Amino acid sequence: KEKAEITKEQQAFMKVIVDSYNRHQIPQDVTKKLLQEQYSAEENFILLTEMATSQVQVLVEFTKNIPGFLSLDHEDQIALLKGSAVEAMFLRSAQVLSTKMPNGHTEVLEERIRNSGISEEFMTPMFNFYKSIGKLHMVQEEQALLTAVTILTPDRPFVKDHPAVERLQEPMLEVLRKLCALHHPREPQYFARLLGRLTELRTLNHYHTEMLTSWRMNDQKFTPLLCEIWDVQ
Ligand SMILES: O=C(c1ccccc1)c1ccc(-c2nc3ccccc3n2[C@H](C(=O)NC2CCCCC2)C2CCCCC2)cc1
Repeated sequence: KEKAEITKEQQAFMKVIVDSYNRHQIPQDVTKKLLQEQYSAEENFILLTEMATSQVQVLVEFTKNIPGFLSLDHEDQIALLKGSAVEAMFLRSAQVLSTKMPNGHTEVLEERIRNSGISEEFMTPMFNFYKSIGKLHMVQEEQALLTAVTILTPDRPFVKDHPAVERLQEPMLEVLRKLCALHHPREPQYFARLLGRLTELRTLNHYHTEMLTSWRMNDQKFTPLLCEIWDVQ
């Protein structure tokens, strides 16, 4: 019985993460902008770099509020942020697309993304991921914890103290497991499916650098922060 119950301290722990996640909710202005009109490849690329840059700043603030993160080795903190930034961006994008919108808006948004300048070959894996996230109908707490679990992945490149990261990720996974049981009682495999999405997310990470250079236009300008975090230029 006690296995399933979320304890008082787990509630408090979760509240810190969910509040931080919601406080740093990316303004849905990218959706509003995209629904307004179809922009050119150049304008879309600029929109992406602006949104991605602000999302990285938001991600850093969110990460700093994860209990215990700031007590990790400083270089490991950077390695975890660097290693998870692209995944967090795709996860957030998937959540934006799976947000309930008035009739027909999601289809228009999808259309705008399909015609944004992203080369065809990346469209399929990207939308497959978006669809698989959408089908999960995650509640906000699950989204926040899944993002925190993604950031606290011990086996990122250049992380030195794996066990220290595992010790932070474990309680996160435990709360997430209980949340899944609570919100999806008729789907015992829901938690496992949720974690399976993180594997799919890694494949997008793997494509990402070539994705960027393939955006149908000649000179790609990135912000200094994106050059740092996306390993481009
Ligand atoms: O890195 C990407 C890539 C992929 C393939 C080739 C080159 C780059 C790559 C990465 C995200 C999305 C992407 N998927 C989206 C799903 C729903 C809504 C918008 C989405 N976007 C972009 C976006 O602004 N994302 C924000 C969302 C908030 C958090 C920061 C990021 C826009 C940018 C304007 C044009 C159309 C899509 C689209 C693309």
